Formats: sequence, structure tokens, C-alpha cells
Amino acid sequence: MLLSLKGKFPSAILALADGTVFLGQSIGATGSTVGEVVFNTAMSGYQEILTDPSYCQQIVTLTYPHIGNYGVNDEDIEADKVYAAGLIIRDLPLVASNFRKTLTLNQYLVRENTVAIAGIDTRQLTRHLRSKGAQNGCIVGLPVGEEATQAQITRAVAQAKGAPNMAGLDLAKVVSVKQPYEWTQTEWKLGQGYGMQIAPRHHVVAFDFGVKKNILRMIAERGAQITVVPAETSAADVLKLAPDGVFLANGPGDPEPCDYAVRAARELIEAGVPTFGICLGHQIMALAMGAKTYKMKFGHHGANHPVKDLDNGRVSITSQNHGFAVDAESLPATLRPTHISLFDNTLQGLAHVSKPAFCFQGHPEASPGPHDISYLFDRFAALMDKQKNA
Ligand SMILES: NC(=O)CC[C@H](N)C(=O)O
Repeated sequence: MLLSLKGKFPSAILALADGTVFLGQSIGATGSTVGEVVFNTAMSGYQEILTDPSYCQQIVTLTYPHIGNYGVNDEDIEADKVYAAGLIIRDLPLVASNFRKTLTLNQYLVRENTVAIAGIDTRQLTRHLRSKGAQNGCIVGLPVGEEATQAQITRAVAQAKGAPNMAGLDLAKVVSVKQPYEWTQTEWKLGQGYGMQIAPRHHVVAFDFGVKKNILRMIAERGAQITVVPAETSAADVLKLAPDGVFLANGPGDPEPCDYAVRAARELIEAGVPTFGICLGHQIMALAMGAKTYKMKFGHHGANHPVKDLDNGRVSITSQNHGFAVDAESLPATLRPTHISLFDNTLQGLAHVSKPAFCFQGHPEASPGPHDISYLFDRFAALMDKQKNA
């Protein structure tokens, strides 16, 4: 437990389903939360991570030891609320400084009703998750003045054990919008903030499985007007919108139960509509073509993952956030691998051999992370240009 936090914040419990218990300080809401505990190795971008809908029902532990140094602001959000089920960190600096800061991380977590624990040996926790695999956990933020009792610890372990298993969970339709909406916001620029697409040359229909705002901004930046549609929209309804391209978004949960999305993706790809998928969207495109997906041991969550482009040998440092992957052994003849992870050789990118469709497992929009692989957004725009001019 870090002495600097003790006495300044109430006590908190972190319990894993295997019975491992850590005690620390509550830096968010009072109460308890459960979810799959995963570790993310990005050094900054905690606000983008907390608001990424792909973290729905996951508790994130950040391996970088100082989290909160630059506070939070109103702009670095990937959705309009915090989606992560909870946050685990080592140290919360008591001074947060940045010219864009509107709140401290602690104030933000309380406002967003997010349970969070600090003062945890996140290195020990991460080594545990890495050797045993991701597992469910429970964080309990205690009221001011209360210390953790054995009964509360036992109850927290039981809550962790009782949490639903991520494998088999369809969360895309849970987090998806209920009504379509239009998107025109473009990328953020220093001194200007976010821009707006006023002269679009493409119309993109984006399936919202839990879409990150920065993906939409990067597609809009390259010339698109975007109609975001609910996860369960049929291919026929998408075709009625006469799109130049279709985007399959990132999102939480297991891709396999998303049969409605798999069906729609198959029909749109076979109809020859230029299609681009990211993360869950990549997994859905692979399933649509007949490949299989599987649950990884602890997944990829970070901002420095090297990925090789198999077409030209180029290596990009990429942002990653996934717990499932496409089984390379299961690829049908219609899909060819385009990218692999240099950490573990797992599949990172696919392209259809005869249709204008491709997808990527990592996060070319970063947020947070390096922009090495943003060329995939250019590729999507080029694919739509080519189809239009054909
Ligand atoms: N970021 C994402 O789209 C994640 C996809 C999927 N939920 C996974 O964990 O693999």
C-alpha cells in the first residue's frame, strides 16, 4: 500500500475469482463492481481507455505506475460515459497538471460513478494475470472511515467468482445505439479542437458495436459523411442508404454470438460494398467469411505492439485492445492474412481475395497510441474512390 495515499482516500478491496486479494485505497465511487480483469500497458490515455466501449464489463489495470498526472478534460473521450467496469492503478499523483484539464482523475471517477482502487502492486497483479490468464475480479470501494473486514473480503471473492464469463457474451448489441445518427466531426488539432466535415465525397454506413469516436473522426477526416447504425441493422436496410462504404466497428464481448452482425457483414461483403472492420469488426468479418475466433489467454491491451504488414514487410507500432482473436488455421480461401503480431504471431489483418473488404485487429485510430498504422484509413478511402470511379 502506498503511504502517500493512505489517510487521504478511503479503503478498498480488490478480489480475484481465484481468491487472490489486494487491499488499497478507493479513488472512485463507493460500492462494488465486477468484471474481467485485464492489464493495459499504455503509459498515457487513461481517459480514452476508461471511455472505450470495448471495455464494457472489464476492469482495467494500468501497468504504468503514475496514473492521473494530467487530469481529465472534456475532449479526450471515446464515448459519452465511462464504460470500463472499474480501474486499478498503482499511484494517483496528488497534483494533476495540464492546460486542458477540467477535473482530476479522482473527481472524474466519482462523477462517473466508477469504482476504482489505487495503491495496488500492479506489477504483481499483472504477472499473476499473465501467468494464469485474465480472470474475473471485484473491486469494493469502502465508505470513509471503514476498514476492510474479513467478511467483506470473503463476499468480494464470492462476487468475483459469480461474475459472468466473457466467453459467449454478446455485448455489442447491449452498448450499441438504438437509433441511427449522422456523424461529421473530424480529428482534433492543437489550437482548433475538433473539426467538421463539410464537403464529404463518400457516404459511409458504420455499424455501432461500441464504436470509438476517434475512429469516426478519422474516417470523416478523409472525406466521409457517416451514418452510424444500430448493431442489429440488416444488410438490406444498410443498402437502402446507398453507402459508398461500410464500416464494422470495435466493440465489447465475444464476437461469436453476434450472428446478426456476421450475417449482415457477409451479405454486404458479397454484394461488393467496400468494407473495413476494426477489432470486433475484424473478428466479425472473419466469422462472416467462415473463419473461427477463440478467446486468448490474456489478450493484447497496450499502445506499443509491433505489427508486421505482410505485403511489404513494414513494421508498425500499434495500439491494441482485444481478448479474442481470429484463428489463423481456420481461414477460408476467400481471406488472406495481411498483418501479424510480432509479439505472438497472432493474426492482425485480413483482406478478401476478390471483394473490396479488409480488416484489422488492432486500433489504427490509436486513442491512445501511436499513429503508425493510420494508413489503413487512407486505404479505406482509396477503396471507396476506386469503386466509385470504376
Ligand atoms: N476493441 C475491440 O473491439 C475488442 C473486440 C473483442 N471484444 C475482443 O475482446 O477481442
